[in-house]
Amino acid sequence: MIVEVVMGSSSDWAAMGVADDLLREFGIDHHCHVLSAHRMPDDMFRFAETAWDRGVRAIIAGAGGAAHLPGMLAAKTTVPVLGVPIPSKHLQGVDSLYSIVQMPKGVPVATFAIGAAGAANAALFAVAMLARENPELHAKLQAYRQAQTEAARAMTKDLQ
Ligand SMILES: Nc1c(C(=O)O)ncn1[C@@H]1O[C@H](COP(=O)(O)O)[C@@H](O)[C@H]1O
Repeated sequence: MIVEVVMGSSSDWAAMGVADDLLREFGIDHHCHVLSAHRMPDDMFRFAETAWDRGVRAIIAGAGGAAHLPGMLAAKTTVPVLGVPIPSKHLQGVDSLYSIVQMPKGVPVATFAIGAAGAANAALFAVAMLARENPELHAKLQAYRQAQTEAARAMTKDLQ
């Protein structure tokens, strides 16, 4: 897989499924699965340790609450990790955001917005990373942006 999409629990799918949809729309070879630093530490280590040699170009990792998954993956691989804070029940995902974004210097996780918007942007960011070497993908990304601009321009008529 060129992009791996991982999440701490199947309960994260409401947000993370949006990343899956977008990667599918752009035709990116990817795989979505549950992987938890807390509940499956050995699996998580194995996954991270082999990621580079498996040719993975980006890992999109979603987690909620004490969201250690993205950071622990980043600690174990040099493949870029894109972290998505999942909305949590009691703290609405602010806990997830802080857990993911406040990495110590030297172990970066690119951190996105809380929830589905963050998952979408992580997928689009991965597409942008891949587009430099893939002109067809770049054209698709530009078309996506253009369609978004046209949709936004058309919104004014809804204001009555
Ligand atoms: N943050 C983590 C990790 C981790 O970081 O390893 N593993 C699971 N979780 C999170 O726990 C929340 C509740 O999970 P359950 O709904 O399964 O109880 C989920 O948002 C998941 O990402």
